[in-house]
Amino acid sequence: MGSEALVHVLLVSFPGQGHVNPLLRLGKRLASKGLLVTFTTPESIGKAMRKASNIGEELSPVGDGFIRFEFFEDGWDEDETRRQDLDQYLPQLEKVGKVLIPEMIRRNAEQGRPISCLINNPFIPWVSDVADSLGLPSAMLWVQSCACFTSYYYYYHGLVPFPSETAMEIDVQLPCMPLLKHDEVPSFLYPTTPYPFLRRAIMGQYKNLDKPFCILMDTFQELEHEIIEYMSKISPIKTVGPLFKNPKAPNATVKGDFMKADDCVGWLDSKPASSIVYVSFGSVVYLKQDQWDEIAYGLLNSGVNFLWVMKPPHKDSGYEVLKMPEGFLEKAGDRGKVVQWSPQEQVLAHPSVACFVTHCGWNSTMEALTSGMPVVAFPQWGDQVTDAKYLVDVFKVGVRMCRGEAENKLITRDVVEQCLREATSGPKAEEMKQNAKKWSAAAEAVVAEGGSSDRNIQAFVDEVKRRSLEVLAASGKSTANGGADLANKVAGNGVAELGEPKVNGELKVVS
Ligand SMILES: O=c1cc(-c2ccc(O)cc2)oc2cc(O[C@@H]3O[C@H](CO)[C@@H](O)[C@H](O)[C@H]3O)cc(O)c12
Ligand SMILES: O=c1ccn([C@@H]2O[C@H](COP(=O)(O)OP(=O)(O)O)[C@@H](O)[C@H]2O)c(=O)[nH]1
Repeated sequence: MGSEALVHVLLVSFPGQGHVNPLLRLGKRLASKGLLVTFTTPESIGKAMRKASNIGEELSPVGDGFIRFEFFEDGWDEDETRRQDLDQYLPQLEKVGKVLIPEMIRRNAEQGRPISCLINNPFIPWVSDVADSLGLPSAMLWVQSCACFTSYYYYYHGLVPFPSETAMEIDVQLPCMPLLKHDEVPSFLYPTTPYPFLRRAIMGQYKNLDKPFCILMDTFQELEHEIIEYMSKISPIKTVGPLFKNPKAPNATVKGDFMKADDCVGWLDSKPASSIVYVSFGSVVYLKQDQWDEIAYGLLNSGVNFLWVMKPPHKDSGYEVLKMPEGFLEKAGDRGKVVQWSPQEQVLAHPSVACFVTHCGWNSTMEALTSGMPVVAFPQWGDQVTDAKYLVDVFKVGVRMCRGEAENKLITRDVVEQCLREATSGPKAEEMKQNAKKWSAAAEAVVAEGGSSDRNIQAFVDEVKRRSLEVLAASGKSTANGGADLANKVAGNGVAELGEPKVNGELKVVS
């Protein structure tokens, strides 16, 4: 079957690594079920993705379908520093996206690939407005846990008291969730958060929550059973995680890394089973030098092997470039390896790795659980503090190393060493490993054919197909020229476009 005959969905991503990864993984899952998927995000990131990963101009086959990429200009110069300021960048993305995404949709229709559905991730809620204005259905991929989704939902609607300026230290009880201590609530909701722009970015999504016909989530039934059931009654959520498992297309090589991963698999291979601690704080968190030093000494003193990701800070982030303590690399010798970016999925699946010191971003959390990997939780902000609570107290696969940036406490080398020992040897380590394996097995089962996440993806694909017929029917013509009809509709009003007399005289329709 040619790709032209497939139902076509457009995925629009916020240009952050923690957003691109899950949306691209969703794209691969949808493609493997026989859809044509176009993935788009601003060209600033498109450029990095093309350089770091194997994505080209052409269509990549994935399972029964295909995935392709198109990028759009965000209207700013390549070296514009305002991209680091979300309060400026998000409105800019909205302004240009509202023009360029409809143009992209029209171009695709003209080329015989009419788009039937738009899917976005948080921070760019206007994508649903674009869909609405074109008479297209839209869906949203929530890229955090259902527990965090619920916390933000209750905050947005003012359903329970959250920490406030007058009552900073109140705990929060939400239905079907453990009591969250004041510092376990997603930290963008604290009155004192240094990132109010991230709270605004998330709340923007809630303002538009009635627009998408479906909210897909990268979590799964067993993992957050009660809260998923509860929220399903309030919101049209469908769990489709863990998205990074795709049993129908396990060999699909399309990836969305912004940086080329350093080669470290050979080094992992050379080490004994369960002997390495993997340390990474994701793509955005950046620690202070004194904390970095304590972690370095903790790693040295604990005697473990380690693979440590030390990513360079973004040039406009204002962060100082971190340094390893004097003599650290020499002392570590072949016991340790430091990289700028790792192939994390492969690392977490490697038998030499014993545990993961993580900032508890939701992608890292899902990847660890699905790989059967115990964690040492080192959350900093946002959903990370809530994820850490769940990893330690609910999923029972983790040791807690800190409570978050808001605590403003230096975690000393002794604490680091103690946590590493606890997570790698002795009864607690064994218990966590068993629990992690249980989650990994549950994750395999939900994505396998007939599992809950697989069924939800299939139901979503079926619904998109059903709605695509409606979209074509609404355009009033047969499916054969549906593409051209949509092209006209997207142009604003088809007549206006044709109404412009063309200079070359080919088309002179004046209404
Ligand atoms: O691209 C991003 C840029 C920024 C940012 C931009 C400017 C700043 O001064 C501080 C942060 O925050 C981000 C936060 C993000 O949150 C991350 O988003 C994941 C998915 O929601 C969570 O699970 C993780 O815990 C969380 O770190 C993701 C980003 O791409 C960004
Ligand atoms: O060295 C690294 C560090 C991170 N990641 C990936 O980057 C994403 C980070 O997302 P997460 O939600 O964990 O954190 P964020 O970067 O958004 O804070 C995850 O998919 C990781 O697998 C990676 O591939 N290599």
